[in-house]
Amino acid sequence: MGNTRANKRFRSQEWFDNPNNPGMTALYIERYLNQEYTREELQSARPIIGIAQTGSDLAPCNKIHVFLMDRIKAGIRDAGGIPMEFPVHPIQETGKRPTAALDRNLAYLGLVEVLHGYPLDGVVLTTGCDKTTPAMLMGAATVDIPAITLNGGPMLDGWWKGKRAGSGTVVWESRRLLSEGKIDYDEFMSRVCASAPSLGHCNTMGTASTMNAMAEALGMSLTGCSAIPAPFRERMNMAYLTGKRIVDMVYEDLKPSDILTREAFENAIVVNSAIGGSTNAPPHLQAIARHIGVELDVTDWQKVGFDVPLLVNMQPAGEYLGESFFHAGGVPAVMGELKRAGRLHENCMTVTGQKMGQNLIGWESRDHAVIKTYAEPLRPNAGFLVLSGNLFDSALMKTSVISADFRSRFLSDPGHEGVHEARAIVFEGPEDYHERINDPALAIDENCILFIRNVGCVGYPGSAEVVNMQPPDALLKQGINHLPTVGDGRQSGTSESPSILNASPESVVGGGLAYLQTGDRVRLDLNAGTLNALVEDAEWQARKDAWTPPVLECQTPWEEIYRKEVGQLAQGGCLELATAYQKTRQTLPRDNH
Ligand SMILES: CC(C)(O)[C@@H](O)C(=O)O
Repeated sequence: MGNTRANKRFRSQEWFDNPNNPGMTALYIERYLNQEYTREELQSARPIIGIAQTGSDLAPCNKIHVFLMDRIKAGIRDAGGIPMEFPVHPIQETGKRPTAALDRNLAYLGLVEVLHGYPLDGVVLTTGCDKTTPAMLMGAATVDIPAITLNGGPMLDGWWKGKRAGSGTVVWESRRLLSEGKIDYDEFMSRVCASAPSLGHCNTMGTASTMNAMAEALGMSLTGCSAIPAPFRERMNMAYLTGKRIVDMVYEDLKPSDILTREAFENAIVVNSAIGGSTNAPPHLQAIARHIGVELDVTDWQKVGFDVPLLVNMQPAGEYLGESFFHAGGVPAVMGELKRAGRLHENCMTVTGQKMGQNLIGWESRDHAVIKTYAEPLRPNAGFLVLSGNLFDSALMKTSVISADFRSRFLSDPGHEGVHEARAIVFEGPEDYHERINDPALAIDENCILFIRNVGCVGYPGSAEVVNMQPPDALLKQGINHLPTVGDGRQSGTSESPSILNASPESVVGGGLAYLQTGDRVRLDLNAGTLNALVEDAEWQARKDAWTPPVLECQTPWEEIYRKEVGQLAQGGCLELATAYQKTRQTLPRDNH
């Protein structure tokens, strides 16, 4: 990769310095002069760098970027570029109804239009909250101009009465205690609020930290970027360095398509297992892969990632939170351990301009309580199982979070380890679940599996994090904290629930879950990787024949557009038509007057 700055003509010059069309050049340039730019600099043949601002009052997980902006811009200026910040549609996982997942594809569309339609030569993608990272990477993949991610970093560690209180994880634990009557509402609220002590995204290995680790593992952020807590000075330094680096990337013409290869995605899958990452990573990585044009299949998560051990001792799979993870070396330390074990493709190009293997030289765990070695991990086989059967073509199970207690109760019948027959309890959505979970008529006992449907991409819409359903209060009081749960939605990356989720195709488009009834026997065989309703074929077919798709009410125009265009979680939950737009890469839009 050369680093010459000579004889470069950038795409922004087609706007600001096009001798073939002085009328348009003048029109484009004049209105940018009424703010911080001069005609001289806009016509100086220097790269113009967009900064996609995902932070706002509505997007608190990314709000830190409002304060990092000066450092990003300083880095761009010092490297000889010209920064232009622009807003991104807010995507706040904990704020947006009905789901932030619905808005991932909307923010993606908006980003594509900005990157394609404005005079930008490269872009800094600010990320943080769950969906912001895939939305930004999907957009950059479609347009394929030089791009680099900068996340805002996790919050500082939360503490409650001398114990770590991790984002999300403390909610699931405390709601159990509330249901059991062990704490009151005020204590419940105080415990949960204690988990958010500063600016930043989730301090657990939830979906936010997972997706930023994925960006780093893919080679799309500078080495060591993702784990730096939001308020640390290293975060400001990283913002500056990221701003500097994108300018060189533009001169080098180092694009997402040079970085996001099949091998890079395999590295990300391996890292996801080692960090105990979120079950939201598969649909997001699938979506990024499809937008860049790389073949990836949901079954690759098991093939490539299942036998990778859990190295990171961080909630929800472990004990610690983001500050300890950072001090132990963060993602490059994990990748350093994986590299030494021969589990990484070292030759993948990255935004540093170096191969991944070079980036990782000298990196290893600095604290073995938090990041284990490959030889002595927290547990073996930490990847996802990919199940199939008559209820769905594919669904995922995250095994790294399953407690010893749950394993012994459900998954270890002597001689039949991993096989479990149970009675199905079916809920039509979260409202139905909340209304009926404590209904004695359901007679839910420890030999039940809880199902939830109508909560996938088309059904919800957007696919909701509702599969991690809590057992009824009566079972909790007996000390049964978990039942297996199954659904066509997702679950929080911060949950330690033994769920089978992301079931595809979803019930509202005719997936097998649609035909299940409360009281059916189901058989879960983790060795064979199957979950089946034990219903006679003729009866199953009769239910299929009698089924009609539910009428789905849309509350906004975007919901209607989304429902028409979206695919299934196993395929990334993408706007299907958008995955074919590699064809417009490197093309210029027409003039607007
Ligand atoms: C904690 C949340 C909101 O559920 C999400 O951020 C995740 O980790 O999946």
